[in-house]
Amino acid sequence: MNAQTQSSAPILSVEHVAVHFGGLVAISDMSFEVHEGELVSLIGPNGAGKTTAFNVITGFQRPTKGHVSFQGTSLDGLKPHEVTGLGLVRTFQRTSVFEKISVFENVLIGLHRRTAPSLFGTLMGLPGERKAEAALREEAWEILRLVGIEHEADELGGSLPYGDQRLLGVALALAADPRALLLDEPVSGMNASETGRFIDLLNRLRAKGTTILLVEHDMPMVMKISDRIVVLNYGRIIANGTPSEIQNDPEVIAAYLGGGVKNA
Ligand SMILES: Nc1ncnc2c1ncn2[C@@H]1O[C@H](COP(=O)(O)OP(=O)(O)OP(=O)(O)O)[C@@H](O)[C@H]1O
Repeated sequence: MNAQTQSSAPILSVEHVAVHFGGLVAISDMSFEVHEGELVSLIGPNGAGKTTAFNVITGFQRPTKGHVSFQGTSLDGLKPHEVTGLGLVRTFQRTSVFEKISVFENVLIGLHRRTAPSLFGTLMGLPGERKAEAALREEAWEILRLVGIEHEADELGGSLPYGDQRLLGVALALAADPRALLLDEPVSGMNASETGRFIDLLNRLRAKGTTILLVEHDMPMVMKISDRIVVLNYGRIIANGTPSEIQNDPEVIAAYLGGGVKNA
């Protein structure tokens, strides 16, 4: 992140968000910002409130208090698909690809959801629709190449190895044309080489200027790739800083039971 990015208006603002489940306070008073082009990681021990925070930001969970805005637009009361429509797109912990169709068709369906050419026009083979369809197919190839699974374009979604299914999940998110990507534990369950490929992908996305908010338990990865890290503990932000600031923060070290976030 450069100084210019830091001084720009935030693309995502979370202001004084609280979430109560009956008597349980999952998030107490959470405020943080993400700037354009930043990669920010949200970390914390199990049950700290990370997934709940993602759910609030993406419209899956109404906050008890507080507000979220994206590119200056309030997300209060918006449904998940409306949040996606504004360009704030998430992936899920569990893979959510279409298993019985090809990898290429998976991405094409994702693109069609965004800019569906009229079915009538497509069936009639109208020239404008044919052009639009050709452009979508080219875009699908671009996304597959970016994610690095173009060689598996003809495989069924459900037949891919686990790591590649998760990459396909990111391809589907990219098909929604995100201005910011929210990734929920993207490398959980991946082996070391799959995680390495995922880090390469994150670096390619950052090089394109994609803003990324990440929830992840893999601390070596978080420390390596994050511009900034927000640490939650018992629903409260206890630190917000660069990887080296976070690794040396006494409250963060204590929250991770003295082991330090480096090796958590
Ligand atoms: N729908 C719900 N109803 C009641 N309690 C919930 C609900 N969702 C989450 N919680 C509780 O809120 C707290 C925060 O949970 P959350 O899943 O957000 O934590 P997390 O940091 O994502 O944890 P993990 O790293 O284990 O995924 C936990 O105490 C959890 O049990």
